[in-house]
Amino acid sequence: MTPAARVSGAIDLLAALADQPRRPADAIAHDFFRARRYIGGGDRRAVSDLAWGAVREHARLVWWLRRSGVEPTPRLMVLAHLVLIERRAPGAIFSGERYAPAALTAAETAVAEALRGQDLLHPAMPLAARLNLPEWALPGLEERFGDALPREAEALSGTAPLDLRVNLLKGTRDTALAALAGEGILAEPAPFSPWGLRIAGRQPISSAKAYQSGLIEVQDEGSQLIAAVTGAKPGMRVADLCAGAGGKTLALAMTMANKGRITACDVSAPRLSGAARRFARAGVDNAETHLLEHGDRWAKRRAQQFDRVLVDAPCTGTGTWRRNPDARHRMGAEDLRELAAKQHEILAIGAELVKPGGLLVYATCSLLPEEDERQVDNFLAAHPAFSVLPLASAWEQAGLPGAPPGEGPYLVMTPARHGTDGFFAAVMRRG
Ligand SMILES: C[S@@+](CC[C@H](N)C(=O)[O-])C[C@H]1O[C@@H](n2cnc3c(N)ncnc32)[C@H](O)[C@@H]1O
Repeated sequence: MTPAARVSGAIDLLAALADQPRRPADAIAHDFFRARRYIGGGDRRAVSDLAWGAVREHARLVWWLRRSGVEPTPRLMVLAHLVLIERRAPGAIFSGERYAPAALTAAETAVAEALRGQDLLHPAMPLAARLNLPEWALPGLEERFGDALPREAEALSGTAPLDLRVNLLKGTRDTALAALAGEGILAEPAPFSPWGLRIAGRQPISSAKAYQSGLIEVQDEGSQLIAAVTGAKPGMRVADLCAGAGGKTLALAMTMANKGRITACDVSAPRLSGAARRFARAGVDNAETHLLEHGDRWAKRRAQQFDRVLVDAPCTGTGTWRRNPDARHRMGAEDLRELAAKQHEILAIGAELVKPGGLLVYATCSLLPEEDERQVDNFLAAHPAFSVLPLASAWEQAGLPGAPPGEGPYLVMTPARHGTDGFFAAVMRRG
């Protein structure tokens, strides 16, 4: 593809995202490229990089376009990205020639002129756009980070490393490192997770033998630590109530050395089917799946039967913006309200399942206190049988090495402080 054709591709990809505003961008991109198999690997990366660049800088580019008197469209977003960020002259790209985007109109040329030579950050930009954050999440993130917000916002706008979890059911961290090195993939131990590896840059991990054999799983280190502090041990009865495609179930099965029983529940049948396939690849044979349906009595019939219950709740995903930059603008204040209500409900169901002396772990991949500490406060106020097991104690009781990341009562992982996605987890014990 010519450079101009790549720009055309990026405009088309952004238009596909705009047509399906509630759908995750990676799923849309997957379909987009599948329908255009003629776009080869290098071109695909170039098209994606340009489109994701515009998605990542959404708030700032929109501010600039509106200041120039136009409403953002996919074409204008790409134009603004090229001029403001890549500092390219758009005239030669928007040429109207074969495969290139249509020639700039007079109004678009005026916008490009207005943006030319400008710094991306402007003194008149409001805080949300300056920090590249959506307005709806700003109050919560200010509350979470205070003075550290600019640093964390910058980290949330960055790219994420590739984190792997070594599957101790299949080998050790050293055997995994050696297996990866044998295929030219250089990894290093992750700082906190005893089973974590980190890889900088892009690596074709899914074709690696270590991955195909189930020796490694792709999992952010923060996510690994949520499973770790759950402290699931061999022989226990464990419920993973929002198991999705089973990322944390797999890690729980590993800390249980495949002994005892885990039930992985979810309301999504396709996700649970994905989980079952992953169990097989990872050599996990102590996990079953259960699809939660409307009016399901599964939880009622198992009151107080579980040693560990993990509620990895559906959330706004503010902690995952490095990997899902589109989620900033796909979610809004109304989603936050709805999800907070749902989290409250699921947590109450999870609580019923916990045995006396057992642990309930509430986790999100959001950094908003409304989905995190405030959920825990509300829960504890309504469930006096439960109390917080502080992170340091949960860490020690789970037999994890070294000190936990942070001194507060909860596990709070952030991109700037820990190099992970943003995660929250509270461990609570039923007395
Ligand atoms: C954060 S994701 C789980 C990720 C998963 N635990 C992992 O580690 O890969 C949240 C999950 O909650 C599920 N969910 C939504 N509403 C639910 C409900 N009422 N009960 C149980 N699960 C629910 C969603 O389908 C989604 O898979």
